[in-house]
Order: sequence, then C-alpha cells, then structure tokens
Amino acid sequence: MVTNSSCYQAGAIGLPIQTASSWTATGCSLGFFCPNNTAEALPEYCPPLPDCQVARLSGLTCEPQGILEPVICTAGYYCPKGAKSMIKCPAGHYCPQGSYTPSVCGRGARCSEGSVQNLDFLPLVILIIVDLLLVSVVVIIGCGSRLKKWRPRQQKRSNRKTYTLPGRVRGSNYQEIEAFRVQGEEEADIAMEAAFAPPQRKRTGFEEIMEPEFDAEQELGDTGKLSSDLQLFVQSMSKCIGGERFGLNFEYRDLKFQPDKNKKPVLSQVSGCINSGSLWGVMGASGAGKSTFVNVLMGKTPHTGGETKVNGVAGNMSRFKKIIGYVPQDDIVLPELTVRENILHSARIRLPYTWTETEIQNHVDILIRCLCLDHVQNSLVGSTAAPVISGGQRKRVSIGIELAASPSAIFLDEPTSGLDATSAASIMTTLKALSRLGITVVTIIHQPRQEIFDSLDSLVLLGAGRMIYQGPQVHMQPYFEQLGFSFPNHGNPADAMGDIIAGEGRLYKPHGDASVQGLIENWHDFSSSRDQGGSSSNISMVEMASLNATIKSRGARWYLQIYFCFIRSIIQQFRLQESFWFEMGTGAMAGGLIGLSEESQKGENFRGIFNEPYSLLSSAIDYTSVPEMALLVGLAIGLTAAPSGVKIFGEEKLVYWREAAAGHNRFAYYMGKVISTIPRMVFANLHFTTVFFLLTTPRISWFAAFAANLLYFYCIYGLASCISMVCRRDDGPLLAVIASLIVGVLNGMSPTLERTSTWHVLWLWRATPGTWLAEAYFTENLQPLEYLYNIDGAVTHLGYHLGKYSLDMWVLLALGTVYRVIAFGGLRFMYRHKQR
Ligand SMILES: Nc1ncnc2c1ncn2[C@@H]1O[C@H](COP(=O)(O)OP(=O)(O)OP(=O)(O)O)[C@@H](O)[C@H]1O
Repeated sequence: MVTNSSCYQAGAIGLPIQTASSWTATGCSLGFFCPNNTAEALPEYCPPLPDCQVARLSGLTCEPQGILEPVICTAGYYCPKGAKSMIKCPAGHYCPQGSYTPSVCGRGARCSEGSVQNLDFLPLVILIIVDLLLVSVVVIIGCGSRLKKWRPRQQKRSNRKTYTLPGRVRGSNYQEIEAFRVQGEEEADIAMEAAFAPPQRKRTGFEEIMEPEFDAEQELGDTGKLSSDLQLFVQSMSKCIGGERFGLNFEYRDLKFQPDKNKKPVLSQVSGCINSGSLWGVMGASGAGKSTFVNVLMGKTPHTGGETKVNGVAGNMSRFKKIIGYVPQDDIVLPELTVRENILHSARIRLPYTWTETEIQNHVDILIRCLCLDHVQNSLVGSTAAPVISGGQRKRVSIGIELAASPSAIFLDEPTSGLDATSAASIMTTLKALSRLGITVVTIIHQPRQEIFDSLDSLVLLGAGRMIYQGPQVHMQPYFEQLGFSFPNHGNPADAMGDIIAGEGRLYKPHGDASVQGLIENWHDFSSSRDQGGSSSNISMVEMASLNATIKSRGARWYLQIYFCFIRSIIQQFRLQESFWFEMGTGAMAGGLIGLSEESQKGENFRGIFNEPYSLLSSAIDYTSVPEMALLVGLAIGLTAAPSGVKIFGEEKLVYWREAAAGHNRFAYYMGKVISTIPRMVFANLHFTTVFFLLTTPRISWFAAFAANLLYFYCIYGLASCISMVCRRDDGPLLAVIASLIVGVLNGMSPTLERTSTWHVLWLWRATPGTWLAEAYFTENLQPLEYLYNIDGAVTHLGYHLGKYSLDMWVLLALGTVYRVIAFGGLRFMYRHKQR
C-alpha cells in the first residue's frame, strides 16, 4: 500500500512521485536498495529539501528524503538484488558507487574491506622488471663491447711484456708461457720464434700501388704481384662483377642540360669520353656546371639533349646506378654507427643477393684494410660537430660505403675539400689506387694543391657549361701555352689554370683573347680536328649481357633489406640511449601528472542520469570527465612521442637520399625505420599507461587503455614523421608537438561532435586520432555503467558512438598508417624533386 506519509515524515516539501513501475519481485533497480519497500509499500520519490537539492546539484548524494525513497548504493558497499541494506565490499574486491556486486581486484592489488577502487600494482611491478631487464641488457651489451675492445689491447700489452724463462726463451705472453710449460722447451721455442718474429706491417694495396716503381698496367695484368689485401679486394670485386673487367667507359656527345625554367642551358655541346683505368679530375669555376656534368653522366639527372653511352651502349643511364658509386661532398654517414657498421650495411644491401654473410664480412674486412681503417673500424664515426674519427677517416668511410658495393665506377664531389694536406694526399692516393684496379674514378676538384693535381691522370675542364679542355693532365699546360698563356715557372700550374678557366686569363696572356668564351671556341676547333682524349672502348654483346646480369644480381632481397635497416635503426637507438630513456621518463612523468589531476575522482569519472524510473534521484551530471581524461592522455602522448618521432625520421633525409640514389630499396628503408620504432613505442607507452592508470584507476581495463594509447603513440609517431618531411630539422620537434596538440584537442569534447556535425565539419574531427581515442575511452568507461545510468543521454549530448571500441582501434591503426604513407610519399616526392 502506497503511503504519502513517507515524504512528510522526512519533512520534504511537495508530493511524492510513485516509482512503482521499477518495483519487481526482487526489489528495486540494480545499483539501488530500497530498505522499507515491499509489494505493498512501493518506492517513492520525494522532492528534496534545500540542503539535499544543493548536494545533488553539486554531484553528491544526500540522505533519502523519505523512507520509501530508493537509495543509491554508496561507494565501498554493494547492494545485491532484493537487498534491504548495503553490504560492505569484501577484501580482495572493490565497489564503486552503485555496485550491485563486488568487482574482483587485480592480482597485484591490495584491496582491503570497503575498497572503492582497484589499485592494481601488478603493471607497476611488470614495468619495474622490464626496466631492470632493459638496464641489464644495456649494461651487458656495454660490457661486452668494452671487453671486445679491451681484449686486443690487453693482448697487445701482454705481448709487450718480457718474461725470463729457462733456456733461450725470452719475451712472451701468458698463453705462450703456458704453452711452453705444457709442450716442453723445444716445442715452446718454436712457438716463441713464431710469436716473436717482428710484426710485419702489411703494406696496403694503395701504398703498394703508389710506390715509384709500381707499374700499374703490368700489375693489374698480373694480380700475383699485388699486395695481399689488394689481391683479395680484386678477387672479391671480380667475383662481384662476374669477370676481371671492372670499369665503365662513358662516352658523351653534344651533351646538353637545360632545365625547363632556364633560358640558357646549364650544360651544352659537351663531348668526349671517360675511360676506366685512370683518375679523372673535373674542374671549373664555381657555377661552371661540374656537378651537373657529373650528375648527368651518372644518370642522376636526365640530360635534355645529346647522347651518352656506357661501354658503347646508349640508353637510360640510371639503370647503372647499382654499379656506380657517388661520394657526396658532405660525408653523409651515420654518426651513431661504427666505421665498420656503416660500410657493412652498404655491403649487405648492395652486394649480390647470392653472397653469404661470411663472404660479405670478408669483403668488408679486406676493404677496411685497403682503406687503412682497420685500426678505427670499431670506433663510432661521430658527427662533424662531435667527431670521433678524423676528417680524413670520415671521408674514407664515405668512400668505403660506396666501394663496399664493388662499383664499376665511382664519382666523388670534392673529396679533399676541408682536409689537411696529409689527409687530402692520402685520399688521392686511395683514389689513384682504385683507378688502377680498373674502376672508373671521376672526381670534382677545386683549386687542388700541387701534389693533388699531379696525382690526377686526366682532366675535364668546364667553363660556362661548355668544354674547355679534356685530356691527360700532363698535356694541359702545353695546350694552354700553345694558346698563348704563359704559366709561372715555379708555381702550381693548377692555380694558373684555375685562374684562366675562371675568366682571369688576362693575368697569363696580356695580349690576345683570354676569355672563357675564347677558350671554349678554341677547344671546339681543336677537338674537331683530333680525337677527343681517347675513345671509349666498347665491349662485346656477351660482355654487355654479363654486365646486365651483374646489375640484376645486385642488391639484397627487399625483405632482407627491411631486416638490415631495422637492425641498423635499433643499433642507432641503442647508441642514442639518452633519448630513449628521456622518452621513457617523459612518458612516466606525463602519466603521473595526468594521473594526479584525475586522482581525486577515485575512478568515478562519469555521472549520468539514473535509468528510469529513478532519473529524478540523479545528481548533477558529469559527461565530460571521460573525454577530458582522453584529451589529457592525447596531449601527454603528443608531448612524449612527437619530438622522438621527428628525431627518428627527420634527421636522416640526406642518408635516405644518398641510399636511394645508390639503389637501396626505399620502401625497405622506411619499413625498417617504422618497425624499429615499435619497441620504443611499446616501452614508452608502458611507462605512461602504468603510472597514469595507477593514479587514475578508470573503469576501462588496463589492456584496453594500453592498446588505445599504443595506437595513439603510433599515430603521433606517424604525424611526426610527416612533419619532419616538410619542415627544417631545427623546427621539426616544435612543429610536431604543436601538430600533436592540435590533433589531441580536436577530440570531440569541446566543441562536442554533436555540435561540429551541425557546423558540417564533423569530418575534420573524425580525421583526427584524438576523437577516436576519446571514443574508445568513452565506450570502455561508460559501458560498464549502462545498468545504472542512461548512457544514451551522454551519447546524444556528445555525439560519440558507443560499443565501437574495435572500430576505434582499427581507425587509429589506419590513421597512423596513413600518416606514414603520406610521410613516405613526401620523402619520395622530395627525392624526385631534389634530383630535378
Ligand atoms: N636543375 C637546375 N635547375 C636550374 N638551374 C640549375 C639546375 N642545376 C644547376 N643549375 C644551375 O647551373 C649552374 C651550374 O651548376 P653546378 O652545380 O653544376 O655548378 P658547379 O660547377 O658544380 O658549381 P660549384 O662548384 O659552385 O658547386 C648553376 O648556376 C646552377 O644554379
């Protein structure tokens, strides 16, 4: 029997409203208990007293306003169906407000009786274990590499020690003394003699070649006379080339390059040929067209007129890019890798796919010895700002990266600029030796010193994009003298020549025409009347077929290239540990700060209108705490991941361009990078989510939050890689952070998605990962409360979809992938644009 007296008994003003329809045989609705109700005394809502009204408007619950009013089960208690009173939450469980059954706490949680939230420490324990493992791995690898370096040093030191032993054995290392003891005096003597034979320093191939008595032609014909390193290198090369003939012969006739926008050609009427077996120098004043000439010859820049032939065969030059090496002026090497690692990566990617790892390692060993880099092979290359090896050694590494691919021709852009005299001479010695191996070596050179100039065999002199001279270096001076120029008796002829071709010829020819234009015309007349510095030696069809087969066989399979790029990137990240640990620290700190701001809510981050018929009992609604939490998560991940994403993708554009031009698989490079960021994202996310979760204790499960956050990390890394493609290196981190803040803020909290749809810009919000992250959080935090609150009201108000967690995850994955595709497309576009 319903009685109105219940309200008056409580002193409330107004008439009671029957909520009888909610009454079932089992009692009142889930999450409530109705202490005084029976089938005869049905639940009633009594208008609240002012104090209670204030409390409800503040989002708090208040005392029941009548004895028949249903009571929401308070936090720390649960109210099973039909219960007449609340039951305290048992130990090992937690009971937020409105619980009808206690929820089991996590395995790592310590939930005492009456707990309101699941404070699970298990993820924190896992995080600590993971960190300890990571630190151990770092320490073990660090010790391992130190030991690797320390052992040979120790070996050397112990070799130097002198021990006095019976008999005539003197001076040994510990092992040898042991050998002496074990094997007996006579046997040990033999061992000692071998051990103490004065160390024969191997002369490198290049030293051997540059000996005055060295007869290159003869020695190349008879490899038996070459030094052992060089012999091995020749063998290795010939295995790669598929024969003894390494070099490419370039022939060009009336070569022209005129960009679309230029009124005048950059290069015109350039004819001649460059044969293998000698060291060529391309010289000319600044802007004379040297780089353009070399780029056209290599096939990097397509010529707009004339004809080029390689080994007598005309066609697209770029098909030879796998067997042509190009050493840029700036040493584009990876500073975090060692000398050996830089060269080895190139060898693994560019040598024939049929080569085994042992063969590749042997090839690299020989090459490193030939380049005199064996003593620094395990040293980091370092950057120009913080060098570890010398400038000359860096240049050798840069050359080694190209030689590792056993190229048939190698082009170098000012390989001696910025080097001291000794290093420059040494580089030229190296190049000369390479040319003697039969490799075609062409180098752009600026104002060479006398000894460098003397080491050149042949010259190509350009002026205003036209040919001024091409032929043997020793014939250059007589040629100009015959034109009326007089060279100083004791100066460097290269200096005088440099002045003449730069338009300062008047200094050396006071009378008559000394202009560049005159020189061009003279050469034109001269070359028309004679053979232009030798003719290109054509090769037979069989040799050409073999060359084509060689080109086809070059390069590791694409999936192996992905693997090699992945490994290289992991090594780089390992060497840049500070940045890794900084990201982990930032993740944990951001998780902690957000967690602290949400901690006071004790996991109660949604309050809606109670399901009918108890809607009148509802306190103030809170629809925005969940999207607000997602917003903070998005911003925190943006701050953590964006700078790292830029650093990983943006600092190596030059390396990418160099490798792409050398025929590396561009997709493999990018994929290797992308995959290598996954462990980093997982660890950073583990730090962020664990700390954030521990303080916030939201209703979303730890795994669901981890997955959503991880995919958001994936999106931010992708976005950062896009940013790094379009902006300057220095601006990258800041712009990436700004972009990640924007996509984080556009998450549908304010303005709501509902509102944006009325503005017809919902698509913009739906195109940002922030919205999908917020929707995932919304779904996972609200769905468990569907029995208690009218969730549809929140859905209608905000515009998120409910129950679409999987879809949200897929969309986040897709968005992150789209960002990467855009970044990769941008990288390719910029590469093409750069080539033009
Ligand atoms: N793709 C291009 N579009 C327009 N102009 C170009 C292009 N390539 C080269 N040039 C112009 O052609 C001229 C020759 O350029 P190039 O780089 O070949 O000269 P260089 O002799 O190598 O000069 P430097 O010694 O200063 O490097 C320059 O004035 C350059 O601006």
